[in-house]
Amino acid sequence: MASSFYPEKARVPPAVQTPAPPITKFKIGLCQLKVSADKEKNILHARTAVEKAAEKGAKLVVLPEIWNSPYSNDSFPVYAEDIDAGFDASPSTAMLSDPNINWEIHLFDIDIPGKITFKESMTLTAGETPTTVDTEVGRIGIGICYDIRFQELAMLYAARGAQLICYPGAFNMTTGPLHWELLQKSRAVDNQLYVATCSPARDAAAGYVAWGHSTLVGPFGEILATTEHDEAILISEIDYSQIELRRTNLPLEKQRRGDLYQLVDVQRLDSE
Ligand SMILES: NC(=O)CC(=O)C(=O)O
Repeated sequence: MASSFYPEKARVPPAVQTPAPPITKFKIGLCQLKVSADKEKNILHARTAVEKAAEKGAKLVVLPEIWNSPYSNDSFPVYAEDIDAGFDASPSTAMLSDPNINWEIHLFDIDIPGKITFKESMTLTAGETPTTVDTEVGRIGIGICYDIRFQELAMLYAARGAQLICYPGAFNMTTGPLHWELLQKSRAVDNQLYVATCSPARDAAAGYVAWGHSTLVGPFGEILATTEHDEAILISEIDYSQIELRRTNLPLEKQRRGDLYQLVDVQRLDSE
């Protein structure tokens, strides 16, 4: 009987083979920052942290989710910036100078009575575009916080050739202890790539208390760097040869059953 096992058909369109980036071994900085109600102070604080991480050799620096504003539905509209109106109207964007702006694709609406109720959909609009950016240090997939729960997005980034997925994120005291590390390791192991997360530092007096624990996970699920909940600048090394090694050790890509299930990248399909 003819085999219906076509692993190359497990991704539609097929996976992209990315050329090696100019730099394949480098230091990453994860800046777990305290965020206050003072926006100007937050911007200065973030700038100083980026500079410190760069001084320590980081070629890529990750800031927390919502690093310029308290994490609350009351604050989001007040601290929001009109990026299209130029740098005067968007000081946070100006500080980052030439950023690829990325919006959370999946909005965080949670209701665990007595523990946590939060509805980002009250004030935020979901992003529409999965985003990868090509940099000197490789192709990077971007997800924001809640996006880490959606394996399909990470699979899609892996199929687009991402070597690293960065998730700025502010998990909370209910889900953080159980899910934060688990999700990071899962995304890394399932896709055999690096996962970096960066949280705000914990402020126990805030309305929304962040879990902290910014982390770098390697393609075998190994934790390469992590921290507790206080402010910290983590510097750790990424070496893309580890991705190749792990994909050779465990060739999941070649073992996928395209005849039984498929990942469809709707955006790529539409543009081809
Ligand atoms: N804050 C988030 O967006 C997500 C989160 O805390 C969770 O998924 O749990």
